[in-house]
Amino acid sequence: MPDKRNDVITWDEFFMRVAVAAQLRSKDPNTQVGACIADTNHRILSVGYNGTPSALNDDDFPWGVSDDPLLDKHSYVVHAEANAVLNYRGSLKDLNHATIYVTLFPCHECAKILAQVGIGEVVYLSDKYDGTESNQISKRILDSCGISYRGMSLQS
Ligand SMILES: Nc1nc(=O)n([C@H]2C[C@H](O)[C@@H](COP(=O)(O)O)O2)cc1CO
Ligand SMILES: [Zn+2]
Repeated sequence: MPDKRNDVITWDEFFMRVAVAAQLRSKDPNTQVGACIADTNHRILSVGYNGTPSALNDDDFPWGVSDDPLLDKHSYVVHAEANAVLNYRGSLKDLNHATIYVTLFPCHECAKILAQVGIGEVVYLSDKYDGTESNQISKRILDSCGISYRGMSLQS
């Protein structure tokens, strides 16, 4: 009888790799973000990445930034975390206490959404906007709502 494999990837690695796979679908030329929501039984509930609403033709909208909100991509993109919540086909109460794995720390708008659906933990790869206004507000929201967050890195 062969010995079983013991050097398998952890659940954290597994779900974060799913988030990394999701971000490969993003059309954003500057920042691609992926998110994967997993429940406390290690089941994947939903996945999302940053992109325009699916009914909208993303060739007809800007992918650059501009002082004019009409010409700025941020006006049209749904964030990865929001898409992961919106893509979930089950009952929203299942998201209670779930963990979201996200390749970039959530902004304050997504923090509100995650809090409102009862997400219990945020695990992130990058926090490249650490210290910005949105990032500070996000951390304040997560802290006040008792949502824990921690960074992780992937092995190779
Ligand atoms: N946590 C996040 N999830 C996201 O899906 N996004 C999206 C919105 C934009 O499409 C892109 C950020 O573009 P930029 O400002 O770095 O050029 O990433 C941004 C953040 C940052 O908080
Ligand atoms: Zn966001």
